Formats: sequence, C-alpha cells, structure tokens
Amino acid sequence: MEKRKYKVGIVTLSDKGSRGEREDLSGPKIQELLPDDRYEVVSYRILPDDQPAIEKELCRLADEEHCALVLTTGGTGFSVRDVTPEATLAVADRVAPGIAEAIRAYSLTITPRAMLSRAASAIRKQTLIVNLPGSPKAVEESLTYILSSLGHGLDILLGEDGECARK
Ligand SMILES: Nc1ncnc2c1ncn2[C@@H]1O[C@H](COP(=O)(O)OP(=O)(O)OP(=O)(O)O)[C@@H](O)[C@H]1O
Ligand SMILES: Nc1nc2c(c(=O)[nH]1)N[C@H]1C(S)=C(S)[C@@H](COP(=O)(O)O)O[C@H]1N2
Repeated sequence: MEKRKYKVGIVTLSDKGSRGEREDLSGPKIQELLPDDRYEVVSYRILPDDQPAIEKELCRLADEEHCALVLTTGGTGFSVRDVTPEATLAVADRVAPGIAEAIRAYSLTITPRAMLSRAASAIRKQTLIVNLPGSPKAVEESLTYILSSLGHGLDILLGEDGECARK
C-alpha cells in the first residue's frame, strides 16, 4: 500500500524578509530538499521575528492545517530579536530535543558557529516542529542530516508505525 504524504508547513522568520528587503532563499530551499513523494507543503509564510505572531502561526499549522511537520528557518541566534525557539517551546506539549541536538552535533563538524544556534524541536498534538537556522547553507546542512530519520518519527507520531526496527 502506498504511504500517505506528510503535510508540511514552512515558516521563515526574518525581519528583512518580511519587509521585502531580502529575497527569502531559505523557505524555498526547505521545499526543494523535501522529497515530494513523501512530503506535501501546504503552507509557506514569511513572518517578522515577533513571538506572538510566530506562536499564532505555529498553532494555526498544528491545529487548523493539521501539519505533521512544521519547519521554521531563522531567528534561532543570539540577536535580541531572535525568538523562534521561545515561540516553539511556548506552544509545545512535549519536547523532542534529540532532533535539535542532532542538528547541532552534525553542524559542529562543519562550523564551530553551529553552537550559536539555540534551535529547539518539539511536539504540539500530532505536529512535530523543528527549528532550522536562517541561512540557506545552514538549512541545507541541517535538513539533509535529519531527513532520513524524520519519516520514522512522523509515522510514530501519527500512530502509523509502532515498531522501531534498529537502524
Ligand atoms: N531567509 C533567508 N534567505 C536568504 N538568506 C538568509 C535568510 N536568512 C538568513 N540569511 C543569510 O544569513 C545571514 C545571517 O542571517 P541573520 O538571521 O543574522 O539575518 P539578518 O539579516 O541579520 O536578520 P533578519 O533576517 O531577521 O532580518 C544573512 O545576512 C543572510 O546572508
Ligand atoms: N549547519 C549549520 N548550522 C549553523 C550555521 C551554519 O552555517 N551551518 N550557522 C550558525 C550561525 S553563524 C548562527 S549565528 C546560528 C543562528 O542562525 P539564525 O539566527 O539565522 O537562526 O546558526 C548556526 N548554525
């Protein structure tokens, strides 16, 4: 039987991008990296680094769009405006820290500046929310690394796979 596709929401957090002052290359990069036989992008928005607005969008994607996966990019650094992890954790029911840990661990093999991303990963209802850093390069490195394990996690979250074959 053919597996159904995971619904995905993409949110780019960038003050410049939301004002139209810089083309968003990172949101489209996420879409390009997701295999379209398994993932269907149902929403893509660019928002400023504003915590209430980010929380509202994450809730909409989880509660109304019923996305299995929400991928954010940007707003994970140390700038005072960077609040993506705080918004993510504020709307979460459960933490899923291993994904953010894995991204940082792998990314540290590429650049020591990976330690400057405060990205979080968490679950709201049946939606997994994963923060990725802002640059298209960081998006590519991070998402490529986690992609092979994401499907199994999403199947368990959606109740479609209870078996954890060791891989
Ligand atoms: N969405 C994006 N699209 C294209 N390039 C990006 C994007 N986000 C970040 N970058 C690149 O990464 C660099 C560092 O990102 P950072 O999040 O610090 O951006 P910023 O321009 O300081 O802030 P903001 O994007 O919130 O206005 C940027 O200067 C840009 O080159
Ligand atoms: N894989 C990877 N992770 C990375 C980077 C990168 O180039 N590759 N850049 C780092 C840098 S320089 C910063 S400041 C933080 C935060 O980025 P953000 O504020 O755009 O989310 O992500 C880090 N994580």
